[in-house]
Amino acid sequence: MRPFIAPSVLAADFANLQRDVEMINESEASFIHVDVMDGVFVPNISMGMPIVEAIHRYAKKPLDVHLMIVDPDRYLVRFKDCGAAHITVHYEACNHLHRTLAEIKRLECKAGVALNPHTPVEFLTDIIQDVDLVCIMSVNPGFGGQKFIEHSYKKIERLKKLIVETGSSTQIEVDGGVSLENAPLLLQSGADILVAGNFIFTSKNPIETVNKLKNIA
Ligand SMILES: O=C(CO)[C@H](O)[C@H](O)COP(=O)(O)O
Repeated sequence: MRPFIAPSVLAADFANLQRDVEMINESEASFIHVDVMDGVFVPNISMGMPIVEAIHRYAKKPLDVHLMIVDPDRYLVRFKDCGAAHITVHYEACNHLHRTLAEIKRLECKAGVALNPHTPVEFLTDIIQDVDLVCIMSVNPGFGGQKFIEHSYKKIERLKKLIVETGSSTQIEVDGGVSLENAPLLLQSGADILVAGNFIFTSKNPIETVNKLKNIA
């Protein structure tokens, strides 16, 4: 199966965001990945609702919104209203993950859970059937352009096993340091969705780079 590609606009040119969103529209990308950082959960501040809403205005692909924020429950409705199709919260940021996922689904969004590199996939054992997508962070969240953590392959394999064993339809997303070099092994390990920021936006021809990732198999 060909992977779903989700270019991360964190690496886009924010002064030319419309141009970069339209570039993604023209590519074979499936989603537009939007990283929201609050400066508390992660040591960086990226963008908030007005930018997400502006991206949505030009996007022809569903928005895959990754909330790197504490207490995400406070903002789920707001991000839905800004155009999110997927809302991913961090396992480490939720006190009542089951309730948070139910609320995301009530809003008719796909419900995602992201795991920091130190969080074992086994922590999702009792909730995996309620999760539409698990985002394996293959870098420490907060910044684009970091080095891929090699241990991520093993985590993806263990997560895939958990999904198969429980008969869940959960998709596996990988986020951080993804490139044409590690994509084949990521797919072989069980990944369904590849998020890539710098690898796409710093390439000479971003549309071609998205399409190469898409057709890697
Ligand atoms: O979630 C993120 C950072 O927290 C970014 O989506 C991720 O790092 C992608 O950027 P790059 O491909 O440049 O590593």
